[in-house]
Amino acid sequence: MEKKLKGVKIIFVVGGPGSGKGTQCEKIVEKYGFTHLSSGDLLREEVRSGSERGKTLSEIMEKGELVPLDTVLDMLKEAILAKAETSKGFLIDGYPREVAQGEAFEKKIGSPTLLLYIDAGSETMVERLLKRGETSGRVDDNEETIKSRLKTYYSATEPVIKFYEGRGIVRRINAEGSVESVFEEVCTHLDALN
Ligand SMILES: Nc1ncnc2c1ncn2[C@@H]1O[C@H](COP(=O)(O)OP(=O)(O)O)[C@@H](O)[C@H]1O
Ligand SMILES: Nc1ncnc2c1ncn2[C@H]1C[C@H](O)[C@@H](COP(=O)(O)OP(=O)(O)O)O1
Ligand SMILES: [Mg+2]
Repeated sequence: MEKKLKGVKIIFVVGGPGSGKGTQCEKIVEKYGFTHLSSGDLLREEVRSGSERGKTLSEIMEKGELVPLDTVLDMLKEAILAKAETSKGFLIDGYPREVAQGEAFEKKIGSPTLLLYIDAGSETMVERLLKRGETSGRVDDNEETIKSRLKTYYSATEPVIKFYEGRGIVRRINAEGSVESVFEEVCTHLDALN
């Protein structure tokens, strides 16, 4: 795996629910041509397939909790392998959501080049998620699940940022502004990569 990914950038995109990870990733793909892999999207695909495993995953997501580490890692690994030889870089959106996921990823896949920390306050995130919930059809975009997702974020995911800060790869983005202004900040960090 490490050989296959030589010279390929791995960018973790971490932030709370509704902070704008997916939105920024779409814009990054457009401008930089990276491959976007969202752990949430991969899980929702499995749910849509109607498999038994999908049903179990959906129940966990509806509670705002994290699905088992191995499930997400296997899905990501498969998706990365499929594009390893043609991709310039991978945006790993929504992963790691706990320190153990970061450690497992590095052991089985490789080390991140950069971590984009998409940082918005909880009020902003709740507001955006409730608005998204009007049309998203997602089982987790409702008031009760949002509360639980925020709790999960602050307890399990925020420590991930601390974990990588020591390595000097964390770039904090103020995600309170408009999509365009947030993207400008993202670009300064991505431009500095080359
Ligand atoms: N900078 C922003 N300002 C206002 N709304 C935003 C911004 N970024 C994202 N949104 C909206 O907030 C919601 C959550 O964004 P999304 O990219 O899905 O976040 P995440 O993937 O982090 O949950 C979406 O409805 C999106 O259109
Ligand atoms: N890396 C991961 N580990 C465990 N569970 C994950 C996961 N990524 C996603 N999930 C599960 C739990 C999340 O509450 C749910 C939705 O994830 P998501 O689509 O990344 O949310 P969002 O983009 O709104 O932050 O899926
Ligand atoms: Mg998302």
